[in-house]
Amino acid sequence: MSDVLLNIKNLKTSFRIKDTHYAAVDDVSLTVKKNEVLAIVGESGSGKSAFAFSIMGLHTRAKTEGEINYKGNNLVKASPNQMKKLRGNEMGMIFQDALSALNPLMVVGAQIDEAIFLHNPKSSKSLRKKQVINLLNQVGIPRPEKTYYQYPHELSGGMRQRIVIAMAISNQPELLIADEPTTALDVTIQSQILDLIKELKEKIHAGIILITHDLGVVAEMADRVAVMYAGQIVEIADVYTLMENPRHPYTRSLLNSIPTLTEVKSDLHVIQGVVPSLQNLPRTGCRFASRIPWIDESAHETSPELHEISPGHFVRCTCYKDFYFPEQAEEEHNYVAN
Ligand SMILES: Nc1ncnc2c1ncn2[C@@H]1O[C@H](COP(=O)(O)OP(=O)(O)OP(=O)(O)O)[C@@H](O)[C@H]1O
Repeated sequence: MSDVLLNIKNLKTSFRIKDTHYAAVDDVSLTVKKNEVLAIVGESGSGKSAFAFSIMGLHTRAKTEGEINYKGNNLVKASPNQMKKLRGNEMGMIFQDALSALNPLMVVGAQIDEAIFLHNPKSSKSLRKKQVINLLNQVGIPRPEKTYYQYPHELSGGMRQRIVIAMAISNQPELLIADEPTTALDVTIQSQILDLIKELKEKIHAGIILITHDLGVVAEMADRVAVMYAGQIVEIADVYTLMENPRHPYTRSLLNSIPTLTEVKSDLHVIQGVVPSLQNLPRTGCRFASRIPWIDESAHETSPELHEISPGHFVRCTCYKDFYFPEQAEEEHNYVAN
């Protein structure tokens, strides 16, 4: 039996702005295996959440094309009802913004209870209560019996995030998408939550998509990493290869902007410019080209593709061959200064 849980092919998600559709996710193809953590990294606005929402069928006004193959079904074609059955059951999502993911008018215990009941309508109330308390314990809530009866506004941001996580894992999903799950949490709670996600992977062999800005979390958690820029995957590899031998200039710049304790750098590298807005995304050529203006145009492909440069290591656009670091970072610095 194949260990591929999710097989995404040429996924494109577009938002309509005025009369035009703009793709926030453009031609994304990747797989997620059982028992693996695939991290998705990239700057704000690169399309990570739009990608996650497409998998969960949560976009209400976007056009989604391509294939999201899950257990023999293409979820792009699934009905809202089919998606509703999968969501919260086989597929869980931890949202970035805990407050908006919770109902302000319901005590949190009842919200987790509802998530269990929705997919297990025959379960008894007393059993569900035990399950909720157990989940609250698992996510590190100190007095679960009391917290059960509290409203979201009575809890701190970190506590609310843990409630959202408890809801997402309440039915032991086979696929879990965690969109910046620990951003609002302090480091001790962060490591508890990450351990919990790891446990889910190990115990039920869940496939996990972990969206994060934190490359330290990536190094600790991920089996493979996909780097997203301007709606596209620009590099994908196993975590070791990606960290040790990044090839796309964007990945290299991202990694080079992390401070280290062992290396003294006078200046941290900053990637000049920002991810272009949806309406201003270049639709042809290498999308990163405008941020590395010292690389000659001829080094970029007209229609950049993902090239497998070693087994399992894919890089978009052949411009990586002309990118040398850090010498060119200096050139970049001079270029900007002039
Ligand atoms: N509902 C929407 N309508 C129009 N544009 C949208 C919508 N949702 C997202 N976008 C645009 O799509 C692009 C990708 O946004 P997305 O939220 O997926 O980025 P992200 O990488 O998840 O960023 P962050 O790390 O800040 O969450 C951005 O340009 C954003 O403005």
